[in-house]
Amino acid sequence: MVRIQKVYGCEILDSRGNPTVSATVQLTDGTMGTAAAPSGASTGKFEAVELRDGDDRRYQGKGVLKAVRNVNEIISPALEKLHCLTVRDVDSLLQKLDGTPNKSHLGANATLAVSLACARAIAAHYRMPLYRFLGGAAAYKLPVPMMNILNGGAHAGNNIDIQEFMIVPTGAENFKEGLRWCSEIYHTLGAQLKARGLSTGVGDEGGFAPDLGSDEEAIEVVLDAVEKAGYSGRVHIALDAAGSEWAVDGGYRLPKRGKNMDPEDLIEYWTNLVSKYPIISIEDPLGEEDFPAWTQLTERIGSRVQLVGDDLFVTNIDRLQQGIDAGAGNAILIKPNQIGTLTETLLAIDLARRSGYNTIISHRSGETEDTFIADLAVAVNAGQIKTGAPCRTERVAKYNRLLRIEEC
Ligand SMILES: C=C(OP(=O)(O)O)C(=O)O
Ligand SMILES: [Mg+2]
Repeated sequence: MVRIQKVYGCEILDSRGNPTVSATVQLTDGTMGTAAAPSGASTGKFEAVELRDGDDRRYQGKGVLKAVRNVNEIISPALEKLHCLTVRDVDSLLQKLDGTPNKSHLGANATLAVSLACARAIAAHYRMPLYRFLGGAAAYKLPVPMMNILNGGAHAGNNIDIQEFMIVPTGAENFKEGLRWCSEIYHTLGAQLKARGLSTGVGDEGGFAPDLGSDEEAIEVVLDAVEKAGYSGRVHIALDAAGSEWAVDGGYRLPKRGKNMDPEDLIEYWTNLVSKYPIISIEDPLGEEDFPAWTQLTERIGSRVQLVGDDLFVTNIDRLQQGIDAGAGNAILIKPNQIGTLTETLLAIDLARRSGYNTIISHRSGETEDTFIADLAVAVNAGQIKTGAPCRTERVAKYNRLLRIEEC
């Protein structure tokens, strides 16, 4: 029976020019699979630990040599002894080897790269496309893109507090058409900003990052581009507030505007915003520890709008269960590196499904050319994917993978 021959780890660069972990798994029949860990900027407090060297001067302490060493010296010898070849067994061994609740021993960057590389190698061994191997006969649905075209918050150096202004082609016939609409709107927005003498520089995920009069003006600028491109009524708006970044001492402070708000003000703010604009989804409208306010907001607008827990749930079934019990939110953002293995990621998706929560597969603001999440979105029929603007290759790679899956 085929087994794991060796796992090789190495340090590569992500889209911000920071190092990250890449792993290659080789099977005894020579089949190989490679994957890389992405990295966040507005990271949740409850995410699994991304192991960084810290005490080393290389890359200002952001190196991942310790995590790579963990792949080569701890994970590889242990996996070589594994007698079965399923992702579940590999991931359960990774969890056991790590032995902590948050992957702080081996690093979630090390475990995730190995876990995803294993899945790729096994899929290749069975000569199956990754999405088909992961999802089996049930995998059929291409996700609707939630395309981030205007950036603020921690992802941009402008004066906007909301992190992501996304367009969602709800009226498109298929993935290819929706992606085309989004790309046309993105270019229309760029031309409009240029015509107004505003910056067309981009943020970490490729969305434009101009200074504007207010966050509401940012929504209007995006809606204007939707209209000029000819897609009004067929494209809606989604926001990622990344509200945990605003949380201070039981309240909120919008850092760029220097504005203080308490949870009630913020609930009122979102309620008004969704009445005024065609917003269908808000991610992290409130902080990662503010379950009571999340519950209140969900009671207020949860029947009209998708309320997505990113930092709130961190792809973690215990955090998600806490949210389900509290009636907080109605959707979960799925980022595999928040939890550190593919199996735990699939468990979070499964729990969300069984609890009536929507699922959105997501990239990180620091990405690589790895397209694993595109296959994952189709494999689990997630319905939605968040993978940035169509102008940075690490994001385009995911869109192109989805186009190819849809075509073939
Ligand atoms: C993709 C996101 O950003 P980051 O990777 O910086 O957490 C997000 O907050 O949804
Ligand atoms: Mg987010």
